[in-house]
Amino acid sequence: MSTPGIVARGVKRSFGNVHAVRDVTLEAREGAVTGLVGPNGSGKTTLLLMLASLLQPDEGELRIGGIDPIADPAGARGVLGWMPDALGAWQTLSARETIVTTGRLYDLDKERSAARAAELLSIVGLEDLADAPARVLSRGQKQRLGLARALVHDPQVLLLDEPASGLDPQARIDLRLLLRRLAAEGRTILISSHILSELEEVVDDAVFLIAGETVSAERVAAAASRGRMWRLRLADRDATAAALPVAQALGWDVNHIPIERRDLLLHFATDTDAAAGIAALVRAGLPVAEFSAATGLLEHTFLDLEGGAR
Ligand SMILES: Nc1ncnc2c1ncn2[C@@H]1O[C@H](COP(=O)(O)OP(=O)(O)OP(=O)(O)O)[C@@H](O)[C@H]1O
Repeated sequence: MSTPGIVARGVKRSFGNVHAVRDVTLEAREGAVTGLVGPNGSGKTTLLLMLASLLQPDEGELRIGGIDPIADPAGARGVLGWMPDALGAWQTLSARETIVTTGRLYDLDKERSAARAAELLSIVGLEDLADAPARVLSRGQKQRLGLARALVHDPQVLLLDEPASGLDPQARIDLRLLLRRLAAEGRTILISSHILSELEEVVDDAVFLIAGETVSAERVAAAASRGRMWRLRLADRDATAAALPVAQALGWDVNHIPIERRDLLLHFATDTDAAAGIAALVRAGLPVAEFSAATGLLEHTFLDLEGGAR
């Protein structure tokens, strides 16, 4: 277990008879963003708290940048940045003071803390509110402050619990770019989110957590490769008029092609079948204006796994 990045093996944690984390084994690589995906109550926050050295596991082994957060919580906190899902802000401190104080808690000297606060306020776009008390910040602004706080000591490993929640579209794009940059610099990032379309665009790898257990790579691969819906729109007619010629070109029963608003929904068993399908439509002379997977791969895999777990 000397691998850098994040490692968990056979981790369990219960609260009385609630088995929040039943059996978690995962690795998150250095230089990559790993998504932690799971339904409400599946144990994501409990797992992140253990990784952040803030909660003891009942069983199992953890490593953060090679450090055991159970045996050496102070060492682990030195290398990790933790952003909780809701910022427990110091209400009367300003955003700047919050970052400076956090920096001081991480043993940065006064000048370094002040310089880091200025830099981070700019990175997260809070310069205009730098000297306002944290209690006046909106939810999204508090999220940004939480991110700045997590980054103050320039950690090698980042644990982010729902960082995009409450952020407006521009702030989400900024967050995505920032995470990609931090990963490109060699950091390890583990991020939980419910917004799968957001995760889809930022993660390199994904870990699925269902009912407190990580799902095996084989099950994930099987779920990912299961057939899915594709959205089709023709350039020259609406979905109702498109249904029959599309069914004919594919050799399908028109009654088995659902219509959703402007689009036809086509079910293909594999990506190869989908590719053959679009080739058949084009060969039939149909003007295909849009052909895209109706759900992203993460969302599709998640829904399939969750459906299987019920
Ligand atoms: N301190 C606690 N005491 C008792 N039960 C807890 C405690 N913390 C978490 N739980 C329970 O453990 C389970 C997992 O909770 P956790 O917050 O880890 O899930 P989550 O995946 O983060 O959920 P969400 O997506 O809704 O944030 C839930 O059933 C929750 O009620």
